[in-house]
Amino acid sequence: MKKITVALAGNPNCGKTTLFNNLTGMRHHVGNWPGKTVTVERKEGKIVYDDTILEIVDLPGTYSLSGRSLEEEIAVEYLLNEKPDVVVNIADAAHLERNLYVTLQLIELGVPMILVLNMNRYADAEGIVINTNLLSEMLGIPVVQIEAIDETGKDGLIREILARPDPSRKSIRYDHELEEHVRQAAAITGSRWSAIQALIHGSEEPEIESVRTHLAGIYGVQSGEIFADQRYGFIAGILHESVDHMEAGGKNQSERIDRIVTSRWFGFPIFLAVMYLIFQIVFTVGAPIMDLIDEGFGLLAGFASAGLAEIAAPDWVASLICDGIIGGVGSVVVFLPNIFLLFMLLAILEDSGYLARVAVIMDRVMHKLGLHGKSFIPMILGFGCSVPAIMAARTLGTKRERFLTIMITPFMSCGARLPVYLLLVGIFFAGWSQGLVMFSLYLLGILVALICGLLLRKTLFKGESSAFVLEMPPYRLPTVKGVLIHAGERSSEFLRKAGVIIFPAVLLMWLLASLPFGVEYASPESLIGIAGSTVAPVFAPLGFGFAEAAIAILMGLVAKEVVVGAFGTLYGVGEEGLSDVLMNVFTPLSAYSFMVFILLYMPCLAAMFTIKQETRSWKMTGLAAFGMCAVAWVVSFVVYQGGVLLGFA
Ligand SMILES: Nc1nc2c(ncn2[C@@H]2O[C@H](COP(=O)(O)OP(=O)(O)OP(=O)(O)O)[C@@H](O)[C@H]2O)c(=O)[nH]1
Ligand SMILES: [Mg+2]
Repeated sequence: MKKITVALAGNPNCGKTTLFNNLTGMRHHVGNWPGKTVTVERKEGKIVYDDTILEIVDLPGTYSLSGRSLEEEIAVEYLLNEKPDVVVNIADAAHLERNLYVTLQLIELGVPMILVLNMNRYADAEGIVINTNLLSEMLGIPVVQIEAIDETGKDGLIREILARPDPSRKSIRYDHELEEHVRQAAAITGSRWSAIQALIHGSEEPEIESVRTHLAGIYGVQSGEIFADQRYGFIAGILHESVDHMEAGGKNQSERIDRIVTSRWFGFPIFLAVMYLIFQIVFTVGAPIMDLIDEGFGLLAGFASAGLAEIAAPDWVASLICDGIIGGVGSVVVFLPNIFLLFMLLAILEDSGYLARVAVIMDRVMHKLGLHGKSFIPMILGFGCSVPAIMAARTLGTKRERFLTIMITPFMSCGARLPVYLLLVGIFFAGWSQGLVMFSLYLLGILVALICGLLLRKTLFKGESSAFVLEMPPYRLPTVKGVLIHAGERSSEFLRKAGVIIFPAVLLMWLLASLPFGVEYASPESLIGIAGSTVAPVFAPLGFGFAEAAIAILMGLVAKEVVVGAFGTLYGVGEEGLSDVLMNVFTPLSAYSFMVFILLYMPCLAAMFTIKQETRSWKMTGLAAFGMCAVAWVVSFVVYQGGVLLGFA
């Protein structure tokens, strides 16, 4: 069988990963903000057509290929060293001027390529009419129009890929002077591309350096700017020929929305309202479905214990199945509907483009703290799961900003902590205050993150905060399919964790609660009882100095879902029974303090592992682990003791 390697390249946020997923059937991260695909590992997928294997590589998005950012280096290195058979250059049809810049550079690189116009519907809505034949002729490469989210144009694109296009024979016409020097440099470096790179970034060849000085003298600006100007001039010429721009109503709708949504006065309140709404929905809409599942597990437990009694199973088997497994795993799975809702709402935020606005809104506050609004995108993603959120910090250009963001992102309350709140808030708070209490926890997470960020900035990560471009992608209506896939993926990940992590953790706890032989289940004499009561005094000043809470916290180090599972297993009851038991050991104040601790202490092992991977530093990882536990203790202490002083106890 033949094999064709295909690289997807283009601007950030133009739909590369969407096309990648569409072609390969894989499910990589898609969302409406630039810079999602940034990983250093390559994203590859395969598909087979007739007798050909297409090996598709999703490259990080770049605005140019000549700069020196990490993404650009990855992309250029790949194109030059691995020499893919076909480069599929995706461009946002509604923003061709900016997108064609990379196209021109790919042409200069001399790669075999196809220009793929995506988001044509948005271009249509803005009255942009593109003459693709003319565009193709002027650029010297095939041009295909697609919609990456559905099947539109897909067959045509695959046909072009299978036909193996040649590199364009056209080249950008620089003006006389520049063209002459490019040729002169190319004779030294060996290719037009490397000549231009050398002229822009400098070189060790004295001859090229003298050309650079010469050019700077003639044009009065640095050579990078000369090339950029002339390329944009060339693009303007192409667009003038091949694109008609008619006036249409849809134009600038995003700008009109932004005038309110990101305005100085309304921006922040709108953001708060959106968040509040999300948690209210997660709570109220999820509740009835949650009860239903809980009843299901109740029935299951009843069924199981009746069945086990029937076959005269030994007591320990009955205890293992009912207390351990059904109690533990069941108490977590119950929260699946809420988790699904949360992920769905976060996906809508991300896909609509609102998330990118939040960064802009928060930038004002964060700048005052010496932080950057762009950090806020990973932080909000952290409401879903810390692992991808920590990785998303790669969009921060400098190491200092990146590390800083990584350190504070785990304070964002991830989806796995939600069950703890749902359980305790459901028991200790009533009516409208439930959403408010949850909301307060999420806000507290943000607040603590900002304060810690400020402290880190003043100590470990001293220095100027760097400037980033905060880009605002146009608003888009999220597709039902996209949102469901997003939420479905993450929910099934949650379920998978219930199997892979929570199940064994729960088994272990059950075992520790049953040993040594003959002790009463989970009694103070059992192994887990001993461990719990040893640690518990540490938490006494926070209001929850009893063994079960300590055990739940310890187990939560593995994964936060286990916290609720631990209560389920230790008390050996379903969610219903759990509320009666917990009512006796917590007060509303100590429950709140407990939630604060769960919110802030060290994230799960997977997140810690990711921190280690991303920072490549044990020092940072250790600091994160220890620092977060310390912060959690202090804040919970303040909350609890403050509450006691105010008479809430
Ligand atoms: N309506 C519509 N939306 C699209 C289309 N293609 C992509 N999108 C949306 O555009 C946004 C960006 O898509 P991605 O595939 O994540 O973009 P990307 O080029 O991989 O972005 P980076 O990895 O950040 O460089 C997402 O919200 C997609 O749902 C399309 O053909 N039509
Ligand atoms: Mg991508």
